[in-house]
Amino acid sequence: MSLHTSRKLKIHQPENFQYESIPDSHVWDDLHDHPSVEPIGPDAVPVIDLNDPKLIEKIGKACEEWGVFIVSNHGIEPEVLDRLCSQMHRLFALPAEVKLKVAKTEGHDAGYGGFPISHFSPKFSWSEGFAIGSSPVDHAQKLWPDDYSTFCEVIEEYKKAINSLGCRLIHAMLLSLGLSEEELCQTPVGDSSKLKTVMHLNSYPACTNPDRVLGLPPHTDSGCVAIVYHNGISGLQVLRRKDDIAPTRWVMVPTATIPNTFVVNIGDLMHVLSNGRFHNVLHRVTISKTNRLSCAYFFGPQADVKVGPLSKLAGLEQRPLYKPVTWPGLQKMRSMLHNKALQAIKIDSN
Ligand SMILES: C=C1C[C@]23C[C@@]1(O)CC[C@H]2[C@@]12CCC[C@@](C)(C(=O)O1)[C@H]2[C@@H]3C(=O)O
Ligand SMILES: O=C(O)CCC(=O)C(=O)O
Ligand SMILES: [Fe+2]
Repeated sequence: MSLHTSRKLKIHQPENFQYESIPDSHVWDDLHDHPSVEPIGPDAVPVIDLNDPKLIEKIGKACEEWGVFIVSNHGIEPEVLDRLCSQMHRLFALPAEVKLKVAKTEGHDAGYGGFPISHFSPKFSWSEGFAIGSSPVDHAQKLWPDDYSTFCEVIEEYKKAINSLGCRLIHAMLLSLGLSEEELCQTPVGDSSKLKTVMHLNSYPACTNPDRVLGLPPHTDSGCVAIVYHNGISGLQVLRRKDDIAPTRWVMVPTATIPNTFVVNIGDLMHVLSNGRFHNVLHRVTISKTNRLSCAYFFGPQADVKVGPLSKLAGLEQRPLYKPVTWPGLQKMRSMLHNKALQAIKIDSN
């Protein structure tokens, strides 16, 4: 594969990861725009125990103040996660030419390669991705013609578990906004049978010079909620804006020290739905000297459903801040306007 082709697809050739010195194409100049800090004291990322009697209140506070939290006591069996992790190892360990058999093609979300945000990046990310849409079967058959069923079974098992966790979390978030059980079913994401989900597997290879590269550039997720499984290696950072405590800083999400947890991110559509109350967190992934694997599971409304501020939140006292938009509509706007997309659907205050 020529470098030109790989640049066009924004696929990061795995052999690059073997380099002793990092190619200029992967060196980021603005990595230290803000200091990176540890998650302690007022910068401690909230940890939410799903069995907490004050769950609703705590989830609401975390979504408003942080837009990210760690969820513990989620009820998903560790074996399910171990099986997912070993299939991710198996996938990313395949030779480049095999993975390229399932490379993403124009207009299709699923497959191996880069991700939409990489088209805005001046540099390559130190990562590989694999997106799974409604079914992994077609791609798995191409990757492992003689044994594709194990991969598919593990993915389906994980999807079932994570879908149910996602529904519990979205439910709690909507209740925290003051909706009744009946009202939340009427929202674009309150009915679990009407959600669209996408699973994105990420591999961040170890790097000899991790301070010069980035696994994923700063971004917000476009959907409502993303639940991130990780293999216990740190790397994810969230931006905290200047406040009374400190200047703007990147806070490391403590994935290494709190085992058996998921990270939950609030995305753009949840920010819109909550009429700006929930914070769509800006985050990035840094690299270390250890391989990191993660699986981000994105929840949003079905493609044709428009999301606007909940009428209960955008009433007489608080005007609606955004015009309604569909998930693909917002993704299209992001592909043109990058991080100015939400600005484009903002309702003018004049
Ligand atoms: C549903 C999706 C969310 C995502 C685009 C995608 O179709 C699959 C990849 C996802 C991802 C992962 C890395 C960051 C991100 C912004 C990107 O470019 O690709 C997200 C996308 C998103 O949130 O829109
Ligand atoms: O790898 C991670 O921890 C986060 C991944 C992420 O932000 C994404 O896939 O959108
Ligand atoms: Fe993300």
